[in-house]
Amino acid sequence: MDNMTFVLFGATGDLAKRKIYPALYNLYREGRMPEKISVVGLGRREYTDSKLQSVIKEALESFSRREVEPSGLEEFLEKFRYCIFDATKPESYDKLHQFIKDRESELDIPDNRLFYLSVAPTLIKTITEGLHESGISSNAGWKRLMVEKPFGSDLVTARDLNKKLKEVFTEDEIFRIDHYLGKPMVQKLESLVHANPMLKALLDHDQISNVQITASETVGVGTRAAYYDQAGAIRDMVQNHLLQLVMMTALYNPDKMSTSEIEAEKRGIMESLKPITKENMEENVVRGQYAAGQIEGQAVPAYLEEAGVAEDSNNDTFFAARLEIDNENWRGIPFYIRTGKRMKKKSTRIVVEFKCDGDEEALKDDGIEPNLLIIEINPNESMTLKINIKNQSEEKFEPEYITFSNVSATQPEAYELLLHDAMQGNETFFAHWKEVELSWKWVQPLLDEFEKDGLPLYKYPAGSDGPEEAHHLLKEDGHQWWYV
Ligand SMILES: NC(=O)C1=CN([C@@H]2O[C@H](COP(=O)(O)OP(=O)(O)OC[C@H]3O[C@@H](n4cnc5c(N)ncnc54)[C@H](OP(=O)(O)O)[C@@H]3O)[C@@H](O)[C@H]2O)C=CC1
Ligand SMILES: O=C1O[C@H](COP(=O)(O)O)[C@@H](O)[C@H](O)[C@H]1O
Repeated sequence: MDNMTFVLFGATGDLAKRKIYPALYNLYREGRMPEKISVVGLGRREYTDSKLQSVIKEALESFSRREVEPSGLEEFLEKFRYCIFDATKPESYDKLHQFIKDRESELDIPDNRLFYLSVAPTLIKTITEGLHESGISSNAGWKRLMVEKPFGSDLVTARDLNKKLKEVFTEDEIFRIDHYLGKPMVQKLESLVHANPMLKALLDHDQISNVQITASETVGVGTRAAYYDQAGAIRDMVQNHLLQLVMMTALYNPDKMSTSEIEAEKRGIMESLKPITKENMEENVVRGQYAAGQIEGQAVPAYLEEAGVAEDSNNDTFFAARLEIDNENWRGIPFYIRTGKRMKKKSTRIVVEFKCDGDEEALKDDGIEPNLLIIEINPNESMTLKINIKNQSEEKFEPEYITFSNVSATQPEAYELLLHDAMQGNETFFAHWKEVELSWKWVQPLLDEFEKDGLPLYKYPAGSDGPEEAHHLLKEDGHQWWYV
């Protein structure tokens, strides 16, 4: 891997402490970092190098999946320097430029520069302009930009932001993070069929009844009401993570694909996704907001009682929808998606339900249930096949589960995989502009209707599976959400 400078905007922030420092540490421990790397942390706070290093050490102790070992820790921390920086002040960029160049000379490394913008979305354009105008991004070596979500807040703002970034960086220099694409199980989806030809037979589309994608959380809005009360589940989870999971699931191709082939396939899937219009929205979409309830035996407040949430907020904390991909592989097979906060269980999973063979009532009498392929992404990683086996008395069938589980403390986290990929310039598991744009395009009519309160907002008790209406969505088609 090339030696480089890693410039971290937002080095004093929450994401840096919880995800970025632990990810860098684990990469270091595994020998997956460049031999020489200068990490320059930025923020307005008046930290010194040693203050930043002690903040990083505390962050590792709190958040690293690996225990922090004294051996090597000093060497790791020594890579970090701190530069006081205010993104809104032009003079900050000249100072930063000199700072980066001095460290490059000191370490004798080429001017390859990776800029990670872990700051509020409102600062992204300003920083990109500043990098350009100061010449920081006019280096002779390579340059790359990593940007956090949210990427815009609707189709117009996303296009506008992208236009700005493209004035300074080319598409293959922009790494838009969607941390669901960094989840190890999601990364394995693309190669699963290629490596396991038996799945090719199993995933014969003629045999698939429907696909269900769930990302349920037990947490509430927490301390992020200022952002979340504007964003809602639709912008926070659906436009990015859920639609990326739809693309990755529908990426049916038994051959090994290159990054550009994956990108083209994913784009094709988004282009084939039937639009939800004002006219068919109510029959295909369920929007919800949590009421007070219980999570793991503890009483929790309603969304409207959470700190920072407007008392009359009509924001969605739950979203479910029926989707149709109108292409050769998936036509006629519904994809149901749902996500919600304060639900019964933390689980991100894909369930493929297979068609049953025979008369429905007779199958039911025999105890035969649909076969399922369950891909659990989070918090555990596993693949389960649900099959029917005759019980001891040989009279009735009972469901049995064959599970391949991959629970391991050494399993890398999403941010480790994504940082490693960006350091190597591999953009396979980043959100490409066309996908992002098409996702916003699909979501935009929903945003417009939500804005006008054009769709009912159903309440659901915290600790439940979401509003009843989300069950009706499947019942109408003769299906049900699977919980195994
Ligand atoms: N936290 C999370 O779990 C997640 C966060 N994200 C995204 O990551 C980004 C960062 O989030 P998070 O770390 O939580 O935010 P925080 O508010 O915790 O941190 C913001 C950072 O930006 C810096 N900053 C603010 N204003 C300026 C400025 N004018 N000039 C220079 N630096 C500035 C702050 O440093 P200082 O105060 O020292 O100036 C701080 O380091 C956001 O885009 C967020 O949406 C995405 C997914 C999850
Ligand atoms: O991006 C986000 O994701 C988290 C859920 O991520 P997970 O890895 O725990 O499944 C969500 O809580 C947050 O609201 C959202 O911004």
